[in-house]
Amino acid sequence: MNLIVVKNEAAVIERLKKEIEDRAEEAVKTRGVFRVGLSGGSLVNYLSTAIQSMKVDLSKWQLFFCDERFVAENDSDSTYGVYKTALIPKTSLKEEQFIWIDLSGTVEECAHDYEKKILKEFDMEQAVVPRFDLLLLGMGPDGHTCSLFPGHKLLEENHKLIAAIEDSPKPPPKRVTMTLPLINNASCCLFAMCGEGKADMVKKVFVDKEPLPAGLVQPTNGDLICILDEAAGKYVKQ
Ligand SMILES: O=C1O[C@H](COP(=O)(O)O)[C@@H](O)[C@H](O)[C@H]1O
Repeated sequence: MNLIVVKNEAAVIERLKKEIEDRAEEAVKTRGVFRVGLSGGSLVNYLSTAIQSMKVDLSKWQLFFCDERFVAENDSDSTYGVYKTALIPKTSLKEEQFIWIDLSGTVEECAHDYEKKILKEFDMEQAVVPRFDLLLLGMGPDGHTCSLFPGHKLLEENHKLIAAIEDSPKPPPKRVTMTLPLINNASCCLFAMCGEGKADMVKKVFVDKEPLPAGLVQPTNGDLICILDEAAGKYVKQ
């Protein structure tokens, strides 16, 4: 694992930008498309800032969601809704490039439908696990990542790539999330975190290696990168 501590949030964003640029360039050069999974929370701001000065061909990007809350798009909790207002207008990205989650059925139906959409975009049959070029991840103060929460049975899911959760301890309770088999098949899983509020959990997960959800992100054949500012990384020995 590559644990990187930089001075402050601006430096985290700069480092994040460089990592994304390199991986996007490589993916586009080899496959003509860059497939990236987005998280909600603080990541939206980091990416929206970083993307504005990136030297990349955004038309070759396909953007997926690592998780989504089961709320209307105009609800402030909607991850797609937030990206639509905070990211799209600042870039040349088009809405069609986002593989958004159709929330019109039950949360179970939504998860199933999103899994089918992902397999279709990767041109894959069921039972084959797609390989994202990059998953941009955050971590909550309880060690959750995506919508995978400590002690939840979804951590043991080994069949579905996308699952529904109806009892998220963090509101809103209903969500759709990537599961560990899909996450851990990515070429790169990248956490970006800032602020002292993350420091204790960063220590537990990435230094002491407690088996909390974010610590179960261990790409089987890919890179794991964690970019922290000095406050979030205060217990990390460099
Ligand atoms: O609920 C969620 O929280 C995590 C962490 O968010 P942050 O604001 O602490 O960065 C986020 O990664 C996930 O996508 C989201 O649904």
